[in-house]
Amino acid sequence: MTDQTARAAALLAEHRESIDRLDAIIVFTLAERFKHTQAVGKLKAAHDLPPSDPAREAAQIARLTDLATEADLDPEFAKTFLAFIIQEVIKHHEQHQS
Ligand SMILES: O=C(O)C(=O)C[C@]1(C(=O)O)C=C[C@@H](O)C=C1
Repeated sequence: MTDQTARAAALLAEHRESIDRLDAIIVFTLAERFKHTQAVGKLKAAHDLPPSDPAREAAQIARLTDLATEADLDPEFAKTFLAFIIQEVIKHHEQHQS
């Protein structure tokens, strides 16, 4: 192994360590978010509120688009990611209501 490939391997390992830590943050953050949305789902079911709230979602998308742009993250990706999460939340809300 040349010095250059050894240096590249060390850099790759460092990046992967950071990626693993960030993936853990994502998992814990999502788990925390779902704890709150489960509580929201129970509240909505108890008070006969609809599972989805399009006005709230529009506000979230607008906010996330600004945040993503500021963070140098593709806003379309941020929107798709939020939509994916909310779709799952709405499924949970519907289960609370059935
Ligand atoms: O805020 C709510 O009313 C929720 O039910 C939570 C949530 C979300 O996951 O952020 C999910 C569904 C709604 O359409 C809007 C937002």
